[in-house]
This record gives sequence, structure tokens and C-alpha cells, in this order.
Amino acid sequence: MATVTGVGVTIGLRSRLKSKTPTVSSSPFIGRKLEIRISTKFVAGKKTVSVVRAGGDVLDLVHHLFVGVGVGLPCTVMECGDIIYRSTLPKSNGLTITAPGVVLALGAISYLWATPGVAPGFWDMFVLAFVERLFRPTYRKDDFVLGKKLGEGSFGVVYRVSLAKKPGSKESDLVLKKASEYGAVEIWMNERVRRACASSCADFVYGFLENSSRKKGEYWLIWRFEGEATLADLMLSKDFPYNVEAMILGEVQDLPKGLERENKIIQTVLRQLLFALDGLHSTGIVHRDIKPQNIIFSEGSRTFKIIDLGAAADLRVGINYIPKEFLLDPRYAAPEQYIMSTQTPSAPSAPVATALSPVLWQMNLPDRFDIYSAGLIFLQMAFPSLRTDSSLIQFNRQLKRCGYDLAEWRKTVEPRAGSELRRGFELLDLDGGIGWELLTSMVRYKARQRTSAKAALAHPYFDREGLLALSFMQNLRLQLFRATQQDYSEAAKWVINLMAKSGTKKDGGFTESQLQELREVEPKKKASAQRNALASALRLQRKIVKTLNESMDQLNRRRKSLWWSRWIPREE
Ligand SMILES: Nc1ncnc2c1ncn2[C@@H]1O[C@H](COP(=O)(O)OP(=O)(O)OP(=O)(O)O)[C@@H](O)[C@H]1O
Repeated sequence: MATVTGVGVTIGLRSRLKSKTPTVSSSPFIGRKLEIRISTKFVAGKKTVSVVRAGGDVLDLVHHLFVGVGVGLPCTVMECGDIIYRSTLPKSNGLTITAPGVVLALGAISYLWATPGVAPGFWDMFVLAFVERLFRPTYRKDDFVLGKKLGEGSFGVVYRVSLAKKPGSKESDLVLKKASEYGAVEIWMNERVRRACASSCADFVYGFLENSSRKKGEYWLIWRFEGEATLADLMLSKDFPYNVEAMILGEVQDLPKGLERENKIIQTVLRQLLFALDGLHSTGIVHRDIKPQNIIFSEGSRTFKIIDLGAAADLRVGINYIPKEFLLDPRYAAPEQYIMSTQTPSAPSAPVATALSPVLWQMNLPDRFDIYSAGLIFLQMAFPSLRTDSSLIQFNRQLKRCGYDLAEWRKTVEPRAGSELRRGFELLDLDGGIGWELLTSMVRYKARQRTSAKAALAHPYFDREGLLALSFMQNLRLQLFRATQQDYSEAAKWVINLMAKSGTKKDGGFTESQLQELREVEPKKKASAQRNALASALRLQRKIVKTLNESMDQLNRRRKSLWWSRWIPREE
């Protein structure tokens, strides 16, 4: 006899029951057969009875208990099967790995980790930010003693300050920015950077809303004092780039003064700038105001770091905000002005924006805006005559006239170039023109054709041995880099022309008239009253959608500004 009590099982065996299959008598197995095979052996004249298989062990019974109380078709709540016809036996509950499953899992992981990083974003926001808040030191207005004024921009005043409690100590050497309402965005960006890529930007200490002043409310942002000089200050010296040599390399190079030595210093500065940009871009932040004035030399780490994140956009959570009064610096701004297509509606909320961020990033490649500005800085480092504001503005005009084609610009200016300009071309032409190639891949009209910071860092320009000493793999990488820089719209035109030349009905290619049809996406039709009415209706519809989108944007923007503010500490 077999009895089931609760989840435990007690089986009493009597030899007379050995041919029978006992039935479970207690709930939930009422009437369910419990297979028990019993073997009887005679060893030394003694009869021994043993259970060979008891229709599943105790674990099975526990499992059956839970499955048995479920609701559903008999074979979904009870695992039916036959020990003889093994294929009908229930399948193992273990994880079964299949090829489509692996592909799907890899796809999901790649999506979640693709720039700007959905998964790291959630980790950052819900774990790192939270933990940081618990442990970081907090400051109040009275903790600081104001020192020298360092600068004054459109949205704030910057002072050198020290801590009231420890005046004179190294760790109290700080910089304070008193910013207007837009300081909230800057605090957000600096905190994000501190957690994701601290070495890219000036070391941020703390930011809070200071309510006690007569004004509406002022954001106070505190950084460690990085150093006295920005790249702009250093570039204005006649001695550039030699004046930065010892600062970044620690010692003066054992090389005679000349193009080679200058090239090495410029390479190092550019590499440090691209490294900082790569850190920002990998975490989904686009700076939008990259210029020599916003690149500070950090005396502590002997590297150039980025400052002033007031105009930055965080595309991981959809903060793409520029106050109306803010003008991107036209001297260094890329021709597109906007980092996201104007067709992209602003994301509805932070979680949705985060989930969609890899798609939007790939569609717009917003990081290439900063790359254009970094390219102009590279150009200024190579050409001393382009370092002043007026000469840069003039260069921008010339480049615009050449359709933002640097090769075209070179063709127009080189024949009548002065010695300074010619020297710049010579510097970029070193090592088979590898510097010029990198520069032209950064300064391009179309954002999609510009290189990324990561790809630029892998460019052979930064290999010490130069182009001639490239290994097979480096050469392959260079070819790949060049292939990704091609303008594929030109290639499409070329294919169409080729088809036109070879196309005859006899040869089976396209004829000119067929190609004409291919080129014209919409065949021209004669206007009719019906068509005009339809066109007007469509125009009206487009206008309504645009107005709706704009109002949604406004609402979102307002909601988002509240959303940032929640993260900013307030001084009580
Ligand atoms: N961490 C720092 N260490 C040393 N100096 C700094 C630091 N941060 C800012 N500065 C100095 O303060 C100046 C102004 O800083 P910042 O560009 O952030 O202010 P801003 O008000 O946005 O100015 P602008 O609008 O002109 O860009 C910088 O040019 C630099 O000289």
C-alpha cells in the first residue's frame, strides 16, 4: 500500500502487493497511478524485496504536487508519459541551448551595451548614483572662502575658492561656478561624467542649489583646481607647441627643433583630447562646445581635460537641451548646428528615451559634432596663422565656399600660400600625409562621414613608427578606416552611370529611359483640381502634426527640467 501525506510519502510494502501498481489516495494525487516496480530476489534461501524504481523520487513527487494543483489541460498540469515509449516522457526541466536562442540573447546583450549603453545606464542611475549620494561629502555656501575671479560667461561667474575649514591645504584648492538656472544641467552632466569617465573632465566635487541669495536661486558647482592654463592660453604663445612639451611629456625631447618634434607634441595633445572625447561619447554625452578655451591642462595628471559641460547633451536619458539664449560657438560649431535630426521628436520620458537611445544614436551619430570641433583645433595647432579668432572666422568662410571640402580648400590656398601656411601643410604631410588624412576625416560636411573618437585614436597617425613601419594588421586597419570614410552616395552615382553606359535592351542592362525612371522617385503628373485639394489636405495634416510635436516637445522640456532638478541637492 502506498499513501501520500502532504509532500512526504510513506510507502509500506507487503509482498502480496508486489504485482499491483498502488494508487495514491490523498489529495492532490487522488486516483493517480504511482508506478513502483518491485524486484524479489532469493539470496542464500532468503527472500529480499527491493524497490527498483518508484515512479520518480521524492523530488518528482514534490514537483507533481505543485504541477498537480495547477489549472489546465491534463497533460499540461500533469506530466504524462510512458516509460516504454520514452519520447512521450516529460522533457528535462534543464536549460536547453538552441542556436536561435543564442543569437537572440547575443543580439539583446549587444543592444543593451551599444552606445550610449542602456544596461550601464540603469546600473549607473539606480545603483552607482544612489551609493554615491550616501557616501559623498556635502558642502554648503558657508564652507567656501571666495578668491580670485577666473572667468565670467553668459551663464555664470567662476572663482578660485578654498575651504573655510582648511585654508591653504592642497585639497582645498577649488574652483566655484555660480550659475543661473541652467546650472542644473551642468551638475547633472558633471555627476554623470564623474561616475563614467572621471579622467575626461575636470574633477567635479559637488553641486547644489543655493536658495539664500537675493536672486531666484543660484546653482553652485565645485571642482578641484586643475591648473592655470587652458589650451587657448597655451596656443596663443609664440612658443607653441614647445611650451607644452615638458608639461605633457615630463621632459624635453632629445630632438632638434623642427617639424618632427612639433608633430610629436601636437600628436600627444590631440590624442589626449580624443581620449577625453571618447570617454564622454561612450557614455552618451555630447559636449557641443569643444574649443581650446574649454580644454584645461591638469597639472596633477599632466593631461588635457575638458571643462564647461553647460551645453552638453546626455543622449542616454534624452537630455538634449540648449536654452534659447545660448548660441553654439560659431567658430568651432559643425555645419549641421543640431546634433539630432530636427525630424527626431524629443523622447517622451527618461526610461523610453533610454530604451531607444542606441537606435537614435546610430541614426544621428551626434558625437561627430564634437569631432568636427576637435578637427578645427587640430588644424589650428598645425597652422599658427589660424590661431587667432579673425583668421579662424576667415578660414570658416573659405571652407564654406569650398563646400566644407578640405582638399578643395587646400587646392585654392596652397599655390599662393605664405611660409606659415606651407609649413602647416608640410607638418601634416609627414609620414606620407597621415596627419592630413586624419584631419580630413574629422573636418567634413556630413556628420556620418566623419570618424568617431575611438576610430581616430586607432588611426596610424598615432603610431610612433609612422606610416612606413606599419605592420600587416595596421595596414589592414588603415584600409578599413579608409573604406568607412568613403562617400557612398558617390558610389551609387557611379554604379548608375556604369549601368547607363552598358545598358542596352540587347545586353539585358538598363536603358537610359529605364534609368531615368529609377532616378525619378515620383513621376511627374499634370496638376488637377483633385490633386491640388489632396496636396492642401496633406499640407494641413503636416502642419497639425508639426504643431502637436512642438507642443509635446515644450511639455517634455518643462517636465524634463523638473526631472533634473529632483537630482540636485538643495541648501537648507
Ligand atoms: N577645474 C578648473 N580648474 C582650473 N580652472 C578652471 C576650472 N574650471 C574652470 N576654470 C577656469 O574658469 C574659466 C571659466 O570656466 P567655464 O568655461 O566653465 O565658465 P563659463 O562661465 O561657462 O565660461 P564661458 O561661457 O566663457 O565658456 C575657464 O576658462 C578656466 O580658466
